[in-house]
Amino acid sequence: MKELFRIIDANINRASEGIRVLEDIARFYYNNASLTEKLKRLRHEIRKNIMEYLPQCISERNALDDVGLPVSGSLNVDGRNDLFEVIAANFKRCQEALRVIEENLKLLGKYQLSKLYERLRFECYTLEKEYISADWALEKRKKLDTDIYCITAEEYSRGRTNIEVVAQMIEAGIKIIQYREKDKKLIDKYRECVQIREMTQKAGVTFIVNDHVDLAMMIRADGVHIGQDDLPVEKVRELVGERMIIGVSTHSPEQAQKAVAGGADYIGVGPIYRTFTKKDVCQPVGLEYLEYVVQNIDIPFVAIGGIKEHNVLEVKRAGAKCIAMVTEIVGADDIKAKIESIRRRLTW
Ligand SMILES: Cc1ncc(COP(=O)(O)OP(=O)(O)O)c(N)n1
Ligand SMILES: Cc1ncsc1CCOP(=O)(O)O
Ligand SMILES: [Mg+2]
Repeated sequence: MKELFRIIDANINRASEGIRVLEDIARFYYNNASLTEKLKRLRHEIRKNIMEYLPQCISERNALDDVGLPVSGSLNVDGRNDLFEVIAANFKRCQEALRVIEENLKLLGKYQLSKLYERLRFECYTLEKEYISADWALEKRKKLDTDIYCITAEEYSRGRTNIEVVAQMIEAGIKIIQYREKDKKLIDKYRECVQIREMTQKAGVTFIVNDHVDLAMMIRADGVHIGQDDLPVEKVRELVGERMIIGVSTHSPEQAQKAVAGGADYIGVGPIYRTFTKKDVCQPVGLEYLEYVVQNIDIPFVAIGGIKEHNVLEVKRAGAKCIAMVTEIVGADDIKAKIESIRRRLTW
C-alpha cells in the first residue's frame, strides 16, 4: 500500500503546479486580484492538508524511475499555442489530480481527508467557471470598444496591397480590422490572412475575417463576420466556440432581433447610405434603422455603408459609436492622415 503515497505525491505536485500556472496567468496577464487570491488559497489547501503524510510521500518519490516519463515525452500532447487552451488544460490537470488523490486516500482508509480533497475538486470546478467568464469578458467585449472599424478592399486601394494597407491602418492606431476580399482565390486569401493575423496579433488589433468561417478558424482570427445569406449564427457558434467574435450584417429590426437571439456578438447596421463598394448591396436603410438599433438593441453594433469623412459626424450623432468605412480609408492618398482627419471630425 505504500506505493499509494507515490501516486498521491505525484498528484499533489500535479495539482499544485496546474494551479500555479493558472494563478500566474490571472495575476500577470489578466491583473485579476480576486482570482489570483482564490487560486493561491486553493493551492495552499492542496499542499497543507497532506502535510502529515509528507514524509511517506517523499520517501516513496522516485521520479527518475518513473515509467510514465518516456511515454509522456514521446506523445505530442502539449502543442498548445493559445492561452485559452493552456487555461482549460491546467484546470483539467488539476481536477483529475484531485480526483486521483481522493480515490487513493479512500484506498488508504482516510475517508475524512478524501472528502476534503473532493471538496477542493468542486472548488476547482467553480473557479474554472469564474476564470473562464472573466477571460471572455476581457477578451471579447473590449474588442468593439473603438471608433473606426476598418475593412480591406484591394481593388479600391490604389495599387497598394492589402498587407500595405493593413500596415498603415495599424500605424494609424486602428483597433479592429476586417479582411474582406471577394474575388481572390481562397489560397491567396489564406496567405494574406496568415500575414495579417501576425501583424494584428503583434499590434494587439482585433482581426475579423469576412464570410469564411473555416479560414477564420484556421488562422486563429479573433472573429468572423457573416451576412444574411450565410450559415445561421447559432451553427457558426457551434463551430467556432465561445471565444470567437461573431458579427452579423443586418438591414432591419427583425434581422437585428434574430441576430441577437442567435448569439451574435455585434451586428453590422447598414448600408446607411448608397454605396458602390458592395456589388449585391440592398437599398440604403438610412439613419432611421440606425436609430432603432441605438434605442432597442443592447449588443454592440457597427454602422456601415457609404460613410465618408463628410457624413461621419451625422452617423455618430445618430448614436453610432463604432463606424465602418471601406473606400474612404483604403482609397485615401494617405491612409494615416485620413484616419487622423476622420478622428478629429468625430470629436467635433
Ligand atoms: C461590419 C460589417 N457589416 C456588414 C458587412 C456586410 O456583410 P455581408 O452582408 O455578408 O456582405 P459582404 O461584406 O460579405 O459582401 C460587413 N462585411 N462588415
Ligand atoms: C460591406 C458592406 N456592407 C454593407 S455596405 C458595405 C460596403 C461599404 O463600403 P463603403 O464604406 O466603401 O461604402
Ligand atoms: Mg458576407
